[in-house]
Amino acid sequence: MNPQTTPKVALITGITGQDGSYLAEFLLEKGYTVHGIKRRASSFNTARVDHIYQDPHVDNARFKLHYGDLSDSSNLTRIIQETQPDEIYNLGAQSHVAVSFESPEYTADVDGMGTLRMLEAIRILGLEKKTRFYQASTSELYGLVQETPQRETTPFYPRSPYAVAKLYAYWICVNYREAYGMYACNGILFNHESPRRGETFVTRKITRGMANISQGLESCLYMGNIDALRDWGHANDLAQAKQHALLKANGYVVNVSVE
Ligand SMILES: C[C@H]1O[C@H](OP(=O)(O)OP(=O)(O)OC[C@H]2O[C@@H](n3cnc4c(=O)[nH]c(N)nc43)[C@H](O)[C@@H]2O)[C@@H](O)[C@@H](O)C1=O
Repeated sequence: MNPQTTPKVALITGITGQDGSYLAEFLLEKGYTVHGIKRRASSFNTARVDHIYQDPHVDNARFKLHYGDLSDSSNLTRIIQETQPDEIYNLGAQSHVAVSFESPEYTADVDGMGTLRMLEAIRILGLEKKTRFYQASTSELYGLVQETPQRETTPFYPRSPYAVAKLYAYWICVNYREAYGMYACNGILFNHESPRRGETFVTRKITRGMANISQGLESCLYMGNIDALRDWGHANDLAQAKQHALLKANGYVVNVSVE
């Protein structure tokens, strides 16, 4: 086959999440073959990607889901070996800041060590020169902000187990780039929302609460810190930013926000 017509192959961790689902749509539209890693659950957990699901028995299926977990290195290594991705987007995470205080060790394992496991798998399989790696870094790294606005050079000051785990992931990505010459980049994304946002995050908590109150199902909505300020990007726009960062940022770090 003419190499120019061979579709690029992407592997996405966290494909069943808000960001993974938008990125999968975006890459499929661009002609990629998209593989995603989903965790096993006894109830259905693929609602955000069901509309793009293709039965693997169909000829030329370009979308495939694999069971896996960021805490399982042999599983990750096997999936990367089987799929031979040109691009990996590491979006899988225990993504909830408040929950990270209740499950700090799990958060460190999945968000921090999980990133190391992916990078090690690429290295062990000898794919350093083929596979580009995008790490979902986060504005939570800035935590107690040291300057406003924040830039790529602003010092980090993480303020939650989630942010500390993501700090490890950020630096191990930098380290693998410098130590092994891998193409690994960090996209520092600020807050982003969509109708696919998880229902325990504040936007969906408010919209669900309002809907329930209007239906007479609840009488009151309890909020946490109502003085917090956040950027408000759309997750679909940021899907494009991720691919742009991976292809154009030459392996470095980019801040992405709408403000
Ligand atoms: C802020 C947040 O922003 C983005 O995430 P999102 O799309 O907005 O958040 P979400 O909760 O909708 O998706 C998280 C996904 O992740 C999966 N997930 C968890 N644990 C493992 C796990 O252990 N293995 C795999 N394969 N997937 C996992 C989990 O099943 C789900 O599909 C990322 O940058 C994210 O990195 C981030 O931190």
